[in-house]
Amino acid sequence: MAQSLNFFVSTSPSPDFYSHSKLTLQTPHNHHHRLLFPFTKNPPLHLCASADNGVSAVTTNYVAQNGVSVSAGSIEVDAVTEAELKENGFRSTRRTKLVCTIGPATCGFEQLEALAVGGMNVARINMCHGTREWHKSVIDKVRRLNEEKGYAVAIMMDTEGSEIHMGDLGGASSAKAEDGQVWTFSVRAYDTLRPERCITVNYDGFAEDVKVGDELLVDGGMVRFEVIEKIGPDVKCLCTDPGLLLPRANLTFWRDGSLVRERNAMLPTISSKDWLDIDFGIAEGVDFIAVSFVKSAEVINHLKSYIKARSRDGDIAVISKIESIDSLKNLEEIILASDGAMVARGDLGAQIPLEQVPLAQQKIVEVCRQLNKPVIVASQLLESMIEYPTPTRAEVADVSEAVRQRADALMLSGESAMGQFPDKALTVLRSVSLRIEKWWREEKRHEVMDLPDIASSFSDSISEEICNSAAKMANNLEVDALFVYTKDGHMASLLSRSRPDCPIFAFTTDTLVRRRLNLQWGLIPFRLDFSDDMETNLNKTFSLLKARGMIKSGDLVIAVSDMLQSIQVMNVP
Ligand SMILES: Nc1ncnc2c1ncn2[C@@H]1O[C@H](COP(=O)(O)OP(=O)(O)OP(=O)(O)O)[C@@H](O)[C@H]1O
Ligand SMILES: CC(=O)C(=O)O
Ligand SMILES: [K+]
Ligand SMILES: [Mg+2]
Repeated sequence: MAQSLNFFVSTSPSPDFYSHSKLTLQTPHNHHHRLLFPFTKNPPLHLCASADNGVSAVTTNYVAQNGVSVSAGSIEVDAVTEAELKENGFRSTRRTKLVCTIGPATCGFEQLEALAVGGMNVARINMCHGTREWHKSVIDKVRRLNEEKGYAVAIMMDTEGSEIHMGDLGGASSAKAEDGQVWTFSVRAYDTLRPERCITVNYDGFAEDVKVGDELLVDGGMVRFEVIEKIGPDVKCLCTDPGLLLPRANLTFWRDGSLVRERNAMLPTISSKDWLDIDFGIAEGVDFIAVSFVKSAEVINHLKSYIKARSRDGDIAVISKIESIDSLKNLEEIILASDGAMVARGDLGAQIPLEQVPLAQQKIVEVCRQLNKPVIVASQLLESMIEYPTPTRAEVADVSEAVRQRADALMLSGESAMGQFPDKALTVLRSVSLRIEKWWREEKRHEVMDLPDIASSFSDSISEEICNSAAKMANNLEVDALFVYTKDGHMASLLSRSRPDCPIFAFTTDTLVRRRLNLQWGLIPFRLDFSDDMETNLNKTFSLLKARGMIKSGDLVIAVSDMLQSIQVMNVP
C-alpha cells in the first residue's frame, strides 16, 4: 500500500481565506497520525491537505477544481534510455549528461545518429564557425532523428561573442606555426589569395592596441608569439611556442605578465552578429543558448526578456559561459540570472593562470549546484582524441574529476566537431561517467555539500523541502527510482540538485521541458499526458512502463508531484 504525505497549495487571493495544512502519516498498521498547522502568510496561500487512505481523497478534490482529464495516451522516452533501462535496470543508468559539439566530422545524419546512440544528450552548434544554413541543416537533422528514431537530443546554440579572434584560414582546416617563424596578423580583408603565414584578425583596433614586446596567445596559449614590429594594419609576430593554428581561434595579448583587456572590456558581450544568430536560434526553436564571454548578469537579464518577448514558447534556457576574469568576479549574480552555466576552460585558461583553472571549475560547479542551475564542464576533456583513438591517462583523470564533482554535464568540443574519433571519445565519457558514479554509490558516499534554501516563495519552499526529503528518503530506503510529475521541470531539478543514489524519472507534459531536462544530472525525462490526479497518473505510468519492460512489479518507488505537492512511497503493483 502506498504511504503518502500530501500538501495542497494554491495562491488564492480571496480576502477571507482560510488555510491549514494537515499531514497524514499512514503506517502499515493503519495508525494515522495527523498534524494540523494553522498558516497566516502574505501573499495569501491556501494550504490544505490530505488523504487518510492513500492518494485518492486529495486528488479527487484537486481534479474537481481543475477539471483536467487524463487521456489514455502514451509515454515518450528516448530510445537509448529505454534500451539502457531494459538491459541494465534502474540503478546503472548514466547520471552525467553528455554534450557534443557538432562540426564537419559529425554533421551527417548517420554520424549524428551514431552520437545519439552513443549517449549524446545535447548537440551544440558553435556560431563562431560555419554558416547559418549549415547550422540549420544540423538542427533539421537532429529534429528528424528525434522524430523518426525516438531520441530526445536537445540543441544548444553557442554565440560567437565579440572577443578578438583570428579569421578563417582561407579554407584550410589548420596551419602549423613553427618555432622562430615570423607570422603576420592583419586586420586587412583579403579578397585575393593571401600571402603565406598571414592571419586575419576580426577586431579593427588590433594593430593600434598591441605594442612591440607584447605576447600574443592563440587559443589560450596553444601557440605563442611575440610582437616584433607594427607596419600599418600588419603586426609581425615571432613564434615562440609552436603549435597548430585553428580557424577562428581566440587571441589574447599580454603585457608585463598581465592580460591586456581594457579593449575587451568595452566590447559588447552580445555583438550585432550575435543578435542575428539569436534571432535565428529563436526561429529554429533551439533549447539552449550559451552566451560566450558573459561579464555581468545584466546582459543575461536583457537576453532573457528578449527571448521571452519573441519566442513562441518563451522558453529557451540561457547558459552563461564562464570564460573571462569578469565572469569570475560576478559569478554568483551571473549564475543566479542564468538557467545554467558552462565552465568554458578553453578561453578561461587564456585569461587566468592555468593552475587556477581547476579551482575555478570546482567553485563554479559548487555555486551552480547551490543555486540549482545545471553546469557543464567543457573543453579539452579528451583533446588528444582529436588525433588518437585512445585518451591519455591524464585526460581520463580529468573526466573522472568532473564526474566526481558531480557536474551535470560534460562536453566534447574539437573531439566531436572535427576529430577523427568522435564516437570513441563519447564512449570514453560514457564509460568513465558510469564507473565513477558506480563507485560513488558503492562507497555509499554522502553529500558533504550544504544546499542552501533558494526558494523565493512559500510554495517554492514546500517544493524544496519535499524534494530534499524525498531524495534523503530515497537513499535511506534504497528505493529503485524517484518519480516526479512536473509541468515546468522545477521539482525535477530540485531532486537532481540533491544527487540521490537512484535515478529520477521526470514526467512532464511538455516536449520542450523534456528536452531541457536532458541537461540535468540523473534525470530521465519522459513526456506523458497526466492529470492532477496522482492515483490515475501513477497507475497509468506503472502500466505504460511495465508494458515497455522498463519497470517491474515490486520495484520500490518514491513519487513526488508539483501540482499536488506530495511524497508517496510505494511498490510497483
Ligand atoms: N561548425 C563548424 N564548422 C567547422 N569547424 C568547426 C565547427 N564547429 C567547431 N569546429 C572546429 O572544432 C574546433 C573546436 O570546436 P569549439 O566549438 O570548441 O571551438 P572553439 O572556437 O574553441 O570554441 P569557443 O569559440 O566556444 O571558445 C574549432 O576550433 C573548429 O576548428
Ligand atoms: C567552450 C568554450 O567556449 C571555451 O572553452 O572557451
Ligand atoms: K562560441
Ligand atoms: Mg570560448
